[in-house]
Amino acid sequence: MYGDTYLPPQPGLIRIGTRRSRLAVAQSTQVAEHVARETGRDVALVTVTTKGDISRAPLAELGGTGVFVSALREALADGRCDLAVHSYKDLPTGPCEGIVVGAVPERVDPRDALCARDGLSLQKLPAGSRVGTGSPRRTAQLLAARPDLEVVDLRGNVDTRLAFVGDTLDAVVLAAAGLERAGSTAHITERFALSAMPTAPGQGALAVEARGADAAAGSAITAALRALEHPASRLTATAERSVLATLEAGCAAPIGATASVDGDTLRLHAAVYRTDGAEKLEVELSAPLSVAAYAIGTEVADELGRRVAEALLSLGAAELTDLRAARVA
Ligand SMILES: NCc1[nH]cc(CCC(=O)O)c1CC(=O)O
Repeated sequence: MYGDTYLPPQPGLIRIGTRRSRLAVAQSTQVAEHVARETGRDVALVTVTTKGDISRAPLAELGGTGVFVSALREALADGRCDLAVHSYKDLPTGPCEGIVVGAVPERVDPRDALCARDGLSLQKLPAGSRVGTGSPRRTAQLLAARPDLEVVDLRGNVDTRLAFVGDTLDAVVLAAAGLERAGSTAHITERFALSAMPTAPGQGALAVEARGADAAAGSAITAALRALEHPASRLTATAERSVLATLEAGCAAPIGATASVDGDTLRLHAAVYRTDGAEKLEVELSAPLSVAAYAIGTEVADELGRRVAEALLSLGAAELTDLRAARVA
């Protein structure tokens, strides 16, 4: 599809599928280097073009949730690659037949970052400043903190968005993780505290997908997945995503969720916003992590996410905002 290169399977070679954006290639390269170092295998990147990368049509028209994901999953299912690297926050919450999240590598900074002209912070931006974001959650959080700002709708990859700063916009808000992976942290003028601005479920984490059969077998793929797996990162991302799944939320619903592992406690804070930032609902709950639960799986994290989501619903989350909003940000 779209002229992607085909690399046939070879014994001992692990082929890692990635989108072609600078950010995607940067994060997949880091995964590939980790796998090569830990397993001693040859590793190659296979780039896959997704509809979301080549079309200028509104993403909702392309199929909304998952436009960046489905082409990579097809490559994995068809045997054109052996692992596929996704930004976890871009992955739809539903299961995918025959494919599993085989590893969640160590998560990087989940915070949102302000990239403003002249080194300005959010509080120091002059009244009426124009701030770019395509995310309803970020819009609500910005307006809650600074109702005098003008939030301007913005799409495109990290470099495209940064290029607007100084000229047409006073600032943009981006994931610190993306800027870190792309080597662009010099643009960051402030990182927002997670307690005030919980971010997209899974932000800063990667999901490494594999064919279910490979993940189960004692193969080179299993060894690679084991080397990549970071249990605390899987737990926090799982708890956050369980909120989304329980709310049956679209990928652009104005919802923030932030989990952390604090000793043997898993904490989860989630907030649902009215898009104008004037109202929000928040819930924070925690669950004990027994050593056994930590080792065997993510049931505790799933359950904590469900409890937080149910608490949000009972407070009126579905009435406050459009939980089904599916425009990708
Ligand atoms: N919305 C698109 C998207 N998907 C993943 C990242 C990078 C951050 C991450 O890996 O979580 C970004 C850019 C952004 O939100 O600024």
